Amino acid sequence: MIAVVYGSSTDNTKGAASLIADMLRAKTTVPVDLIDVATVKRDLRPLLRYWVWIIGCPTWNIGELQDDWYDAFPLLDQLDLQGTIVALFGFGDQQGYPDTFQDALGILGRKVRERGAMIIGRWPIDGYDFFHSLGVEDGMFFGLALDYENEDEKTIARLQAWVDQLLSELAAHPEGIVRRDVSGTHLIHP
Ligand SMILES: Cc1cc2nc3c(=O)[nH]c(=O)nc-3n(C[C@H](O)[C@H](O)[C@H](O)COP(=O)(O)O)c2cc1C
Repeated sequence: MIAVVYGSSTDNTKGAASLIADMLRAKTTVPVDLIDVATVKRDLRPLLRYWVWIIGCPTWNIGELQDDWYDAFPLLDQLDLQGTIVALFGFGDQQGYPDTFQDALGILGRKVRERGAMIIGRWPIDGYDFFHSLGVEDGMFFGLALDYENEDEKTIARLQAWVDQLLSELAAHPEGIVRRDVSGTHLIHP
């Protein structure tokens, strides 16, 4: 099972999360649940039943997590994410906040990796224009970087390409699928 877990203050991330869930449902037989992190931010343990987490978090308040993810963040330290596959996406404003563009991707990405998760869905920085980001490591974003303020016309194409990338990366990790779902390796149909 896949969880698309998002936090969103002005609904940009919420809309993208919904599109990602729809795209995954159209392309796989895996059940996909759409979860607002505000509904689980006092106890993240219900998320452990999902073998893939697709985390959506915009950067807010100059280099901070969105409010609900900010509240949930300390609880990640209580979770063992060995065997969990995590993909991240975020919204940011590269012209308005060029020194903290997409920092949330890196804050959450480093934390889930520290807890044992495997990260998929890294995204190239080519074509973006910013000075600094905690969301970048080894020349790649930790996940999909979206920008409503400056490049909203690119959002749909980026989402489609990223979802296809996720499905092919997931297909390359059948051991994760087998371990987490008795239905076996035929669940993913990229
Ligand atoms: C007060 C404020 C602070 C922000 N800080 C950042 C930031 O540090 N880095 C960034 O990339 N975007 C920043 N943004 C842009 C938001 O990430 C962007 O508006 C995003 O689309 C909001 O997503 P949401 O609608 O899902 O809450 C900021 C926006 C506001 C209004």
